[in-house]
Amino acid sequence: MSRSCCNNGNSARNWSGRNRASPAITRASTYRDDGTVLGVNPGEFLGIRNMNSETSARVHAAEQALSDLIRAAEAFHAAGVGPLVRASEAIIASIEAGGKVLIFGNGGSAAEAQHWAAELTGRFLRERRALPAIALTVDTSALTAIGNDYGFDRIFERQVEALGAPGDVAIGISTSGKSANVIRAMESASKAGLTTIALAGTQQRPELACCNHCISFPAEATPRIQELHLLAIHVVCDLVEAHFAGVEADDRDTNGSMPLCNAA
Ligand SMILES: O=C(CO)[C@@H](O)[C@H](O)[C@H](O)[C@H](O)COP(=O)(O)O
Ligand SMILES: [Zn+2]
Repeated sequence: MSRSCCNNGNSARNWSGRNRASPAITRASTYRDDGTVLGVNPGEFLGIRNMNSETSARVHAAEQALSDLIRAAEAFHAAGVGPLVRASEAIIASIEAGGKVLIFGNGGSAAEAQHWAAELTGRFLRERRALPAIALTVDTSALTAIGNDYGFDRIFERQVEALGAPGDVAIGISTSGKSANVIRAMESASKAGLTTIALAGTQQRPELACCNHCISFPAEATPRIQELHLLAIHVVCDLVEAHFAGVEADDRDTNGSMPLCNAA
């Protein structure tokens, strides 16, 4: 898109050009899409006419968030995708054997638990059979009753006791790795013979660290960890779904798109 047709810096970006790779994030406010150096107004590239100090601080904060995420994703990539593949194989094995997946977390991680369960029961990108997954964050009657009668620390544990069976998979998501309700549920799941998968950040309590699959993500800030969790969830969904769709995970066209993509 030509810059002249739009004042919005977002739509002026050419993602296939020089601003695509991570080092360009720091240069984004210095170069035009064609690579020529911007002149007087450092906000020109972003479509910002008056770059006062407050706006400049916003630009800095936004660029910092993007570069932090890219750096963390690169570090996770460099450490290898083995944990994601092993987690997906544990989920596949459980479902193949008639098991189900229970997923839980707090706040943004509650949203991801629901997101993940929805992609298994509905679909991610391909047609295949419905896969059994339950987010333990959605039943407000159970959450309030258990929280009120037994305490907030037991809201997931009690549901795992009620719904979990040996061979099922329990997935606890915690960016701090120390939320008591997630830890208690994982301990209970482990005792009951469920396979346990934890998504954490750089740190986690020993109870989470000794899950069957404890996947750590190399970021410090909660939102960056959450963003990496979402990436991991999508990758695992892709691998699980590929199995049940009878399609190999790498069976994509040369553009990297999926064989079937949200078609009605
Ligand atoms: O989404 C966010 C922050 O990005 C918050 O809602 C966040 O999820 C909440 O503070 C959670 O209580 C954090 O719990 P945890 O990830 O440490 O287990
Ligand atoms: Zn959040």
